[in-house]
Order: sequence, then structure tokens, then C-alpha cells
Amino acid sequence: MGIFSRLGWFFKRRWRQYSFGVLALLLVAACNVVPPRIVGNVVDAVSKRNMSMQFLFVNLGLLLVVAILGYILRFVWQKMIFGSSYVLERDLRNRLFHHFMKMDTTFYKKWRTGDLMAHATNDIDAVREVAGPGVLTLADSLITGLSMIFAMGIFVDWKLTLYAILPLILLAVMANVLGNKIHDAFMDSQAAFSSINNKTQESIVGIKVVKALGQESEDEADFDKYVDKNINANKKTYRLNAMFDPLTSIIMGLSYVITIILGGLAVIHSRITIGQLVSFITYMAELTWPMFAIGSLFNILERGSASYDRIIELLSEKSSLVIPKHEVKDQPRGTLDFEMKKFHYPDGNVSALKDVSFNLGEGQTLGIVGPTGGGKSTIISLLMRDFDHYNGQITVGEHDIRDFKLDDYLDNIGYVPQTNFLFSTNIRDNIRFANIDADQSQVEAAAYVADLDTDIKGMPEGYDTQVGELGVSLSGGQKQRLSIARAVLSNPELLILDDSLSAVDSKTERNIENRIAQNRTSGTTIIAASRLSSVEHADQILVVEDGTISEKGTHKQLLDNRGWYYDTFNLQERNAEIEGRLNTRG
Ligand SMILES: Nc1ncnc2c1ncn2[C@@H]1O[C@H](COP(=O)(O)OP(=O)(O)OP(=O)(O)O)[C@@H](O)[C@H]1O
Repeated sequence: MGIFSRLGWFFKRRWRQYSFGVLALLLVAACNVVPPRIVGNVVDAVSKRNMSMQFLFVNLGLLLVVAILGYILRFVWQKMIFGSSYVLERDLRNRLFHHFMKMDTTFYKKWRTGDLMAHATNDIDAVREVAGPGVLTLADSLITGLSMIFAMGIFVDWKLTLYAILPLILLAVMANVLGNKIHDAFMDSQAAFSSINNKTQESIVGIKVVKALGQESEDEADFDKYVDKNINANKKTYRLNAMFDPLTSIIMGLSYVITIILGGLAVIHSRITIGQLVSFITYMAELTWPMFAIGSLFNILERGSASYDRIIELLSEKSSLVIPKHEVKDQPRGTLDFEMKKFHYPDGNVSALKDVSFNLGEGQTLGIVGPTGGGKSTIISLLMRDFDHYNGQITVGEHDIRDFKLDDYLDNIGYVPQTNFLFSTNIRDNIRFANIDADQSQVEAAAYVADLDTDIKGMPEGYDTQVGELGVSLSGGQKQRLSIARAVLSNPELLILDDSLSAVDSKTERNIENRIAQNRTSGTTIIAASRLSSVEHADQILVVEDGTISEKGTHKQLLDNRGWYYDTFNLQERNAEIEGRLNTRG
């Protein structure tokens, strides 16, 4: 029952609808009291042989009026109570989605996609059930139950009523004993469902790898384990739940036995009439539904309560990103100053960056290179404000980047990540994702900069070509270039390419670099790359090794330096030469 008070904020907001709904339920219950009373009266009239046609028609008419009224009132409560429960579902869904949108990288590392999906679907459904069928079942079973008990007492006999409902105490005891166990079982069952979701999502996304490595049967066996775990958790829940219904039948049986013995004696001793006993038994039959409803109510409430706990746990997660007390309203533009004394990832204990500093004037291009795992993407992560806690400072035009509102800051960045993400829509909408009002000429100009225009023109449906889920219908290089077009479309103040030219050939790479340079008359560009030719023309190049800058300068200065850059450049040039020769021969 605690779930009702925890959802109090919502019931308060919708108190009018719930009050109307419960009032309609009350009136339905009042309508339900009438038919047994009429049946009792008719039975008495028949047994006393004094029933007239008029008496019969009046009673039949009354039954009809009550039936119509009941229909209207049922419509009202459904609209009020179930309608409100869908409002709760919408609110929780929106809150959760908004929360997902503002959470940081650490949150997404902790929670897996399947888990989040389960919260956003299964758990929210379970909470909606509390606000809809849960409220209905509670109100209806209470109203019907109490009105039937009052009718039995008032129209027949209070003493007989008390004896008849005595076995109900057993039900309360059982509910108390099973309550916590059912809650825990539901928690386990929802967690097992989340795991299945995770597993399914991972297997489907990684299906190519699974097949390529011939792991289908192993993956299926692994999936079966998750299903078994889920089934066992569900079995436990339903075993506990199943203890309710048989007990309810026993309690009802006991009540009937008491009624027949004591009611029969009361008729024999003329304390009540036969008609009253018939009414009493009809009222008792009406009590059956509320009794069984308590079992299903328990199910709904405990499931909803476990799900609400899970949703609240998720919503209470805080983003570690700084929310500035006084937001800087200026545009984040100007010289970029990066001074990082030390940074380590929240879950790492060694520094991913140590004493990394550089200064980049407006309009300049910075290249970041270095061996794999050196720290290139980490520098970009910090610029993208994936993490705000470090020993150092990053400023853009005099302002610490943490003093900008995150959205305002990121709006000025065009970012092409290492692993590009495409939406399952057409090429045009993928390019203008960050600027959906961009017209066709802007989209085409961006595609030209990314050297993708010729590819698109060659496709039968051109810019209307659907890219499929995650861009399955495009080649790796096309996906990369589409991501670049998306980033350059809004002519961002800071353009960041994180190893995003790795899947294109050297000629295309050169085209893109030249076009970006021509296109970007203002604004700063940062290119992180494994291939040194990508940064050759940068105004400044950093070599990042083991989280620190080992070399710094222009291409020429770094070659003169004869260090890692010199060695790697020569190696890559030789490889490119060999590749070129092989291609000409082929
Ligand atoms: N999210 C993370 N959590 C913890 N450690 C991380 C995380 N991302 C990267 N690291 C670690 O930080 C170090 C630097 O990684 P980073 O991705 O910046 O290297 P990189 O130079 O971009 O490498 P690559 O060229 O392979 O992409 C590595 O030791 C890596 O394991």
C-alpha cells in the first residue's frame, strides 16, 4: 500500500479526476445493492402469494434503470481513473527521457542500454497499473465489499453478517506475511528482465561479429541462461501470488458454511425471512469479486512498487557535470587555452593526462597524433565536456568552459566521433540533424566539403536514400564522410574530428582537408588522427604519448625533431608508397 503514498504527488495533482472516478464507483456500488434487494422482495412476494403484475413491472423497470445508470457510471470511472493513469505514464516517460538526455558519460558507463530500455518500458507500465487498475481494484473492492457488508447488516441481520465475514481476518494476516516477499520477488524478476533486454540488444547489435566468429549456438546457449533466470524469478513471484487465490476460495467457502448454518437457524426461528436469506446469499456472492480482487491488487501494487523503486533509483542519479551558478551568456569563441595538470577517469586510478597544455588561436588548426592509447580522445573528451572534474582549466576566449551552459557550449561545436552514429532516416536528414531547417543548398554544400556529393548523386534516390539502421546500407568511408558533413553544416566555432578520416583513402582525405580549410574561414579545427598525413597542414601538432605531450610543433619542426613523429611519418609514407605501387599493378 506504501506505493499509493509514494505516488501521492500525482494523486494530489489529479485529485479531481480521481474523486469523480471514485464517486462514480461508489454510485455503481449503490446500484449493485439494488438488484439483490429486488430479487429478495420478489421472492418474498411469491412465497406469500401476493405478487401483482404492477409490482412485477415496477421492479423490472427499476432493474432496467439501475442497469442503464450503472453503464453510464462505469464509463465515467474508466475515463477518470484509467485516463489519469495514462497521464502518469506520459509524465514518467518524459521525465525519464529528459533525465537520459542530461546525464553524463559516467552514467552511461554504469547503466546498460537494455537496462534503461526496461526501465523506460516495463517499469513504467507497472507503475501505470498502480494508478489505473490498482486504484480501481482498491476503491472498487473496498466500496463493493463495504456496501455489501452494510447491505447484509442493514437489510438482513448484523450478527449474521459479522459471523459470515469473520474468516476475512485470515486474508489480512496472509497479505501481511507475503507482502515483503512478493516485493523482493518482483525486484528480482524486473532485474532479470533487464538482463534479458541487455543480452538481446547486445546480440542483435553484434550479430555480424557473432556470426563471423561462428558463435551462434554459444550465444543462444548464453541467452537461454538469461531466459532461465528470468523464468525462475517469475516462477517465484507467481508461486507467492498463487498462495492468495486458493486461500480466498477457502475463506469464501467458510463464510458460506457459516451463513447456511446460522442463516438457516435464523429462518427456522423466524428472525429473518427466506427472502432475506436469499438476499443475504446474493450479497455474499457479490463479495466474492472484491475478495479475489485483493489478490490481484497485491500483485499490481508490489510489482508497481518494485518498478517505482527502480525508476526512482535511476532518476536520483546525478550528472557529475558542473551547472554554473552564473552562466556566461557570451558565445564560446576566441582563443582556446588547454591547461591540464592532471586528469584521471572517474573509475581509473592512473592519470590519463598529465601536464598537457596548448593554446590555439581563432581560425587555427591543431593536429593531435600519437601512439594508440596515448590520450588523444581523452583530450577531445574533456573539450566535449564529457567530464568536468580535473586538475586544470580549459578556457575559450577568457571563460572557463564549465561556466557556459552545457547546451550553449556544445551548440558551438561540430564533433565527428571515432565511431560514427547515423539515424535510420534518409541522407538529407542525417546531414541536417543538428540544423533541421537547413535548406537543400546548405546540405549539398556540406556534402561537398565532406567529399560525399558525388557518392550521393550516384545513388538512385540521392539525398532521399534511406541509410538503414545505424547506416547499414553505407560503406564505412561513406558513413564517416556523412558524419563530417553533419558536423560542418552548421559552420561550428570549433570543429573536432576524432580519427574520423581513417576509413577514407589518401586522395579523399586530402580533398576533405582542403575543402574544410577553404570552407572554414573562421573558427578553430582540431583533428586527432592515427594517420599523420591528416594533420600535416595543421598550424600546430601535438604528439601525445602516455598521457603527456612528447613533441609539439609544425609538421616541419616535428620532422626536424627526429622523434616519434619523424619515425612514424616515414613508416607511413613508405607503406603508402608500397600500397600505391600495388594498386597501380592491380
Ligand atoms: N572511459 C574511459 N574510462 C577509463 N579509462 C579510459 C576511458 N577512455 C579511455 N581510457 C584510458 O585512457 C587512456 C587514453 O585513451 P584514449 O582513448 O584517450 O587514447 P587514444 O590516444 O585516443 O587512443 P586510440 O588512438 O587508440 O583511439 C587509455 O589508457 C585508455 O584505456
